[in-house]
Amino acid sequence: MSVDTLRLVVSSPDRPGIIAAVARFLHERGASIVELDQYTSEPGGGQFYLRTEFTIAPARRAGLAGEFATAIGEPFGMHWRFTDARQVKRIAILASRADHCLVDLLWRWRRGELAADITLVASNHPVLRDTVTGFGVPFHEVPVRHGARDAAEGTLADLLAGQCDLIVLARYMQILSGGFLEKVGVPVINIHHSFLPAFPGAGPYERARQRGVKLIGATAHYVTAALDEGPIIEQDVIRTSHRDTTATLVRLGADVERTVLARAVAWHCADRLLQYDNRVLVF
Ligand SMILES: Nc1nc2c(c(=O)[nH]1)N[C@@H](CN(C=O)c1ccc(C(=O)N[C@@H](CCC(=O)O)C(=O)O)cc1)CN2
Repeated sequence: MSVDTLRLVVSSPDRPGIIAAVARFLHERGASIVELDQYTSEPGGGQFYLRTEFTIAPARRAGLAGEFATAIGEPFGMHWRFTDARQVKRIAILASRADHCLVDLLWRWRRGELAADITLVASNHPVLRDTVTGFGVPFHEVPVRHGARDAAEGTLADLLAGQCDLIVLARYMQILSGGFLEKVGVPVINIHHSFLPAFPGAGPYERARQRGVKLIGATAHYVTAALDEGPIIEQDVIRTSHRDTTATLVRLGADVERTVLARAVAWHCADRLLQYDNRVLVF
């Protein structure tokens, strides 16, 4: 029998019986729960979060969302969304000159390891054009000229409109305005090349070397108007020593950056990330 795989993500004020109510609702419609994870910020109070993935016969899907709203969502004061695992998210990637994070995502996508559709790549430099078109992905150069940032952001926003469900900054080295983020209206994930909150901003590897750190790292986070202060999705580190030059740190860090970004993007595309306050739950 063919089945559809759906995901349900829920947040609500915590109270007893939420999991039972959701499970019963799905069971009554012949659904089979494949995964279910939940978190309560303060047991007995606070916020309740749940993510479940389930299979259901196509014929039983009709009216599911409306029935859930009436039976569960509204009575429990929930925010919720249903997504279909087959409807992959469209990703637009922004990059500048560095290619390691960009190529890593393109390579994983071409191998079928990234359940998403990369619809376009835009860069403020031309250097990555041949690399991107070699993967069969449209490339758009949108230069950011000194004193003309607003114009560049306008061009970029127009290019991205309706083309993506997620924007990934793969070492894109331009700070985006709050107005741009509001205009594009989709989540933006950035890979910062340090273990935040250490070394935000430009040139973290040089500053790490000057500080004599024994670990360097990378941080994938949702982008907000405040540079490198968005909710952290994933991080990782690698050991370094006094023998490592800045060039060595850049090379060592590149492997950490691309694996951290790939995990964050894959989790977002699988609806495994829930934001609350300035934090991210990873289910
Ligand atoms: N609103 C946001 N925009 C961007 C973020 C963010 O968190 N919020 N992350 C950056 C990426 N980034 C670090 O990860 C970063 C990029 C650029 C700079 C910077 O100082 N850029 C200079 C120009 C540098 C250049 O032209 O080479 C600038 O914009 O004046 C710091 C950190 C991406 N955008």
